[in-house]
Amino acid sequence: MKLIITKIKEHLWLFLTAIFFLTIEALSDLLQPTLMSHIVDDGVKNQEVGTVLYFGGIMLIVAFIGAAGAVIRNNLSVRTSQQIGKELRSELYRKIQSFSFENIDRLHPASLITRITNDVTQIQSFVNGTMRILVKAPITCIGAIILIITQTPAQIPMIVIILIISALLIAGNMRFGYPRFVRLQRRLDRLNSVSREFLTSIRVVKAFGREDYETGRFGTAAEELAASGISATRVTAVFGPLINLTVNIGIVVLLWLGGTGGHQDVGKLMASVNYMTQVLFALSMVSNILNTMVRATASSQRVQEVLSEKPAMSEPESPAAGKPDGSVAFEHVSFSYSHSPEKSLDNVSFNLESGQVLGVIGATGSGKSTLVSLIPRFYDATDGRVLVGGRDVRSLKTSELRAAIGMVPQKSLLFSGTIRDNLKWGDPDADDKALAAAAHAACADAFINGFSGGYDTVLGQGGVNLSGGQKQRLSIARALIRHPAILVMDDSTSALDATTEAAVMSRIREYARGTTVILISQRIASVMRADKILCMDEGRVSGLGSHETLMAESPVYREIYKSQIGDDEHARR
Ligand SMILES: Nc1ncnc2c1ncn2[C@@H]1O[C@H](COP(=O)(O)OP(=O)(O)OP(=O)(O)O)[C@@H](O)[C@H]1O
Repeated sequence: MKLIITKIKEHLWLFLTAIFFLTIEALSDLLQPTLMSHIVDDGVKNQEVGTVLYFGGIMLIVAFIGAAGAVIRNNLSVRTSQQIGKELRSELYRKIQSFSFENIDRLHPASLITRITNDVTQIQSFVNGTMRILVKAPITCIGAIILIITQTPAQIPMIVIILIISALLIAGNMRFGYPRFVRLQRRLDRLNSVSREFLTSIRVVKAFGREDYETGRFGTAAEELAASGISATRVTAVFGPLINLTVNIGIVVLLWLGGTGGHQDVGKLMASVNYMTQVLFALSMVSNILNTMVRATASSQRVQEVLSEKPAMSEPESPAAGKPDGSVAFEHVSFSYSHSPEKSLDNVSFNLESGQVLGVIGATGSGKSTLVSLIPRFYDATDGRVLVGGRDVRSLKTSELRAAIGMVPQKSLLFSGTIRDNLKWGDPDADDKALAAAAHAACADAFINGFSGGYDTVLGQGGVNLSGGQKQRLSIARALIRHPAILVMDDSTSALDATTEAAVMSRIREYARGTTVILISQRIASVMRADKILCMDEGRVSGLGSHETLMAESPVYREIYKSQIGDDEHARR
């Protein structure tokens, strides 16, 4: 709630102006029954047409003023709630941009999407509802009750009873509704997460014929969401009509007391009934808006959780000056993912001079990707130090550190847009010549020029209209175009045949002379000619040195060699 109040405070003037017009609207609603009672009791009863016309005219004017107030208030409330929604979404987006991978792993991407979309929408509807109803309802309620009491004082005990019962019902509604709405939001997260996973892996799902399994998973998530929705709305469905029933009984009692008490002023009795109806509407509106408040409170907590999440990595207070060169060193580095007890890296040490090529090899899960993700500070080492350009990465400004690194991730991530747009992610200022040079170095120029649209060929989301090898080559070109001091290639030639891979590597050496290259590969042939080879085994370094040194000293490396190339090849070398 604190978040919503803060947001309303930021738009206090708009909010107060809306409330001013809302008050006009409420007062006009309140005046109508009294004016009507004058028409009946003073005009119709005494057969005075002039009085009927006089009060009828005033009723019309008041109705017009009320309608004008409602139109202006509606506009203001929609504007304010949309504005608040837009601001919250931008703040969330900015905050998420500042997160490290550790924050994102903790909060889960699917949940972050729900928070930016659904949770903010809940807050928006509450702000809109508050400006439309929550303030009007008490004005109408209190005003109508005062008018009933002054016009028919005998009704005071009954009104007190109705109010007490209604207040208890509203409190019950909140008490039982809140936890259910919180659960509902969580289930929505789950559904989003399942749909997202399915849609991003649809090819694998189809390839393995797992449609039924995925449909089952989605069905369970959808069923759980529906069950939560039913459980939450059941509370509203019970309490809402109970409040209506209470006030309706009040109206019946009022009519009964008026009828049996020999009420002389029919107009006043009609006005009292009208006011009771207004109280009924106001109370059911309050109970509705309180339901929205319950959902908005749960949502604002979830939004607040993101906004107050401390980025797991901090920027140095006085960052080291100057661009780092391409040297890289790991000093006794250990690392565990925050939600995992296992060490993914254990006491890793090596150093690499600027311009050297490091090949990294090891079994799947041995920590190769984790190792390179510490260089651009996607994560911080749990123990030990990672140095780039001779300086601890934590002492460098993250934007400068990352500007010095060209990452080619294991999974080629391309964006919807043209090939040119995608390459320009590497350097927004790159001209056509620079794009062509980088594409040539990545052996991507031939297939790009083969497309009728060339560099303006439009790619679908994730580059769906490209082959795996084409995507990898575009990812490489995108990293090369930055002219990075350090180029990290995380198994990013795995979809290329051996000849193309060799051509790519030789062109990269040509294009990126002086660049430090860290090349992760499952294929020993890809790393064999590197200046140094780091052989990883279960998070530890099992060998470091040239191919010959490792063949002599590292049993793990020798085993990989044997399994991929065989003994004879080695003998021939
Ligand atoms: N985001 C993560 N959260 C928790 N554990 C993780 C995460 N990413 C990787 N791990 C774990 O860290 C260890 C090392 O994984 P990593 O991806 O670095 O291995 P790898 O050698 O690159 O594997 P591959 O060759 O299959 O890509 C594995 O045990 C893995 O389960």
